[in-house]
Order: sequence, then C-alpha cells, then structure tokens
Amino acid sequence: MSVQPARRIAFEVLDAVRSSDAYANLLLPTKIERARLSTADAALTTELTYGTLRRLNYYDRVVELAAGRPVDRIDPPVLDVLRIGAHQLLAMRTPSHAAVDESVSLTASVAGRSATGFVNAVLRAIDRSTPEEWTGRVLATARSDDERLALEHAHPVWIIRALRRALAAEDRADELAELLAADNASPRVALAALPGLAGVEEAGEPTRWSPVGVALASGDPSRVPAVAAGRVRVQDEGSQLAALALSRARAIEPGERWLDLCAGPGGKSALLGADAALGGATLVANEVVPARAGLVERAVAALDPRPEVRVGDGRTIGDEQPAAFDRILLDAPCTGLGALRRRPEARWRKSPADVAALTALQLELVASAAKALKPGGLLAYVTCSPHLAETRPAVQEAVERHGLVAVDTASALRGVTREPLPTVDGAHLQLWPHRHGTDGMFIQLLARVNR
Ligand SMILES: C[S@@+](CC[C@H](N)C(=O)[O-])C[C@H]1O[C@@H](n2cnc3c(N)ncnc32)[C@H](O)[C@@H]1O
Repeated sequence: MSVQPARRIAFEVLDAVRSSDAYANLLLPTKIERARLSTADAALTTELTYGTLRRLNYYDRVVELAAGRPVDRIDPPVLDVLRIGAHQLLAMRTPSHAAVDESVSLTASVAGRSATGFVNAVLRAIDRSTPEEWTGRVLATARSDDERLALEHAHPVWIIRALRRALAAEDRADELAELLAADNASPRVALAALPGLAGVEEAGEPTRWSPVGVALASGDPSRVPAVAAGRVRVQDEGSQLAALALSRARAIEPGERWLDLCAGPGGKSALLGADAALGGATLVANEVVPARAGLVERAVAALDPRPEVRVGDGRTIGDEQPAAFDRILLDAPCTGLGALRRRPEARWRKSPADVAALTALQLELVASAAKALKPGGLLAYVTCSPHLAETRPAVQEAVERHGLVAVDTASALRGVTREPLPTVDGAHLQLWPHRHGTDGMFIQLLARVNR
C-alpha cells in the first residue's frame, strides 16, 4: 500500500526536526509546495505535523503506556510514525483503519518490514481506548501538579513555571491554563501593510490593534499580489506594535537617524523603514548573522529610500558610534517563549540554560544601545518572550546603570492603536496570546533625557 503524501511529509518534517534541528515552520511550506498539494491536503499535512510536534510529550507518554516500554527504547523513526499515528487516533479522529494501515505502510518504507508488527500492535492498543480514557491514564502518571499541567497542555515544566511567574507579576497567575491553551491554537495569519506603500484594504480586513494590520481571511498569503510585491508583509500584530511603539510614539523630525540593532530577518525593519521614509528619517538595520542580514535586505527591498543593511555585532555599535541615533529598536535575541504558538517544536528545544546565556547577551546589547542613543533619543527594548529574566533585568540596567528613563509604553501607543490597549501596571507593555491574540511581546520604551 502506498503512503499518502500528507503522512509522508509529516514524517519527513518530524524526522528532520529530530535528527537535524530543522525548523518545521520553514521546512513544511517548502515540502508542501514541492509536492503540489491541494489546499485540503496542505491543511491536513500542517495539522498532522504541527499537532504532533506540539504534543510530543503527551504522545510519548501514550506510546510508552501502549508499548509497555520507554520511548528511548524505540527506534527514532518508528517512534515518529507512532507519534503521528497517535495524533490521528486521539486528536484528529481519523478512521482507525486509515490511521493504522497508513502508519504500517509508512513504517515499512522508513524503518523496514520488521518494525511493522510492533507499530500495528501499538496503534491498535491506542485505538482500543477513547481519547478521554487516554487523557485520564496519562495524567495519572504525573508526579506533581506541574507535571500534570505539562502533560495536559503539552509544555515543558520549566516553561510552565516561567510563564506562571510572568503572569503572576501582573496578578494573572489564574490565567495560566488559558495561556497554555492559546499556545496550542494555530494563530490566524496577520499581515502588515507597509505605510506609504500599501493600504490595509488591499489585502483583507483590519486587525484589532495595529493601524497597519490586516487579517487574511483564508488561503496562502503569498497569493495576495501586494504580498508578492513586498508592500504587504506577513507579521504578527504584536511585532507590528513593537515597531510602531518606536516609530509613532512621537512625531518624526526630518533628518532623524534610526537604528534597528538586531534586525534579522527584517520584519520590524520593513515597518520602521516605511515610517522613517514617510517622516524624512533614515534607518540603519544591523544584524550579526550574514545570512539573516540577507533576509533583511529582502524584507526592505520595496522601500524607497532603502534602509542601509549592515552586518555587525550589536554589542560594539555603542563604542563605534556613540550618541549617533535618535531612535533605536533593540529587538533582543530571546527564548521566544511568547511565540510558541508559531513554532510548534520550539518548546521542546529550549532549556533553562538558554535563558541565562540570553540574559547576559541582552544586557550587553542594552549597554551598547544606550551608548549609541543621542541625548533626547528613544530606545525600544523588545522581546518575544514574557520570561521575567529576559525583560526585567534589561530594563532595570537601562535605567539604573545607563541613565535612561522608562516611558509609559501603553500611553505612548494610545493614539496609535485602533482600539485602546488595556491599561497595565508599570511602564512596560506585555502582550499575551490569550488576552490580545498576538504573540507574547514585551515592549518597553526608554528615553535618554536631554540635559
Ligand atoms: C528576535 S530576532 C529579531 C527579529 C527582527 N527584529 C524582526 O522583526 O524580524 C533577534 C536577532 O538578533 C540577532 N542577533 C543575535 N546576537 C546579535 C548581536 N550580538 N548583534 C546583533 N544581532 C544579533 C539574531 O541573529 C536575530 O536575527
């Protein structure tokens, strides 16, 4: 029996994510396009791939219980087939015979005939109980409340604890389950119409917050002509607000110099560059990884004038160009814990050790950005992570060590957003997937006060 392309592609992506650290959100669209899948098959492939990757810990526990052995004693390609099979049986309600038979055929082609009996037996064992019965059985294996939440909502325990702390800092710890559920829902595609180059109405319906935001009703964004021309770009609304917080917090004086310190792949540079061009300012987009600087070049290609794109370490710009910029965006490298809904496997890749390394880098970048800021200038410190270790220390050092003043960011965005953002305690703005429908961006404006 031949294997349906949807299941084969889902397997290939899981295999590449596991064995060569591939990014599913980059690899999957390429494979779907190459296979010339219909819209329905593309949607099925995406659900098989993303749904399985998100809930890996849950399906691994199901497989362990059904197979009677730990997953590290199962051949990795066979385990991937079982994970995809379990997702079909427990979450997609695929008819049993299709899920089992196709998984067996897939096993024969990727792991050899000798493994097919095992896959058949494990999937039939999974199919003998209802999804609800499996949930009960899996949750009963949890050794703590947090492990139970981790299995129920498919997040690692350390991320659950970090998100709970970040919510608790806003007195919202009781919203944890809602946040975890939002991380598991596929976001709608949001687009940004670049100011001066495209109108919102060209591409779809206006979004809730961003004045340049467009919601794509359905389909492939690259088929929208303005997207193909680079005048409208796929960009989360939270990211749009981060760029607009800097470009629209105050009127632009012609001749202002702006810097995007960590620009790759260039989403925010494109929006900043468009606003800069309209206001008579110039933008320099800096990125340390040359290949990512190439992506920035592509992102800003439709702009006139085009921002200068440079390859360099943002940590040295402050010494190289002190007091040179009127506005700086520091969209810091971070764990991305606020964007887990977009990158289904990301949650399983990160570790607490990444946080410590990133906090250190963020502090060095803040020091450099603060030096590069002119008196009277404005800095936006941004992360797509609400982790307190990636937000609080950078802002605290900007104020206490580098003499910047925290600006009330929600107020600065008041006249900018379509709908007023809910008020927050403190000068920063923390967006949340479950509250705002955006990625979990943290945005703090900081000013160097004129002396
Ligand atoms: C969160 S991403 C920026 C996303 C970008 N602003 C956008 O909207 O498309 C952070 C970027 O910082 C870059 N980066 C990491 N270390 C850096 C450094 N020392 N100097 C400059 N850029 C750095 C990473 O390569 C990555 O492209």
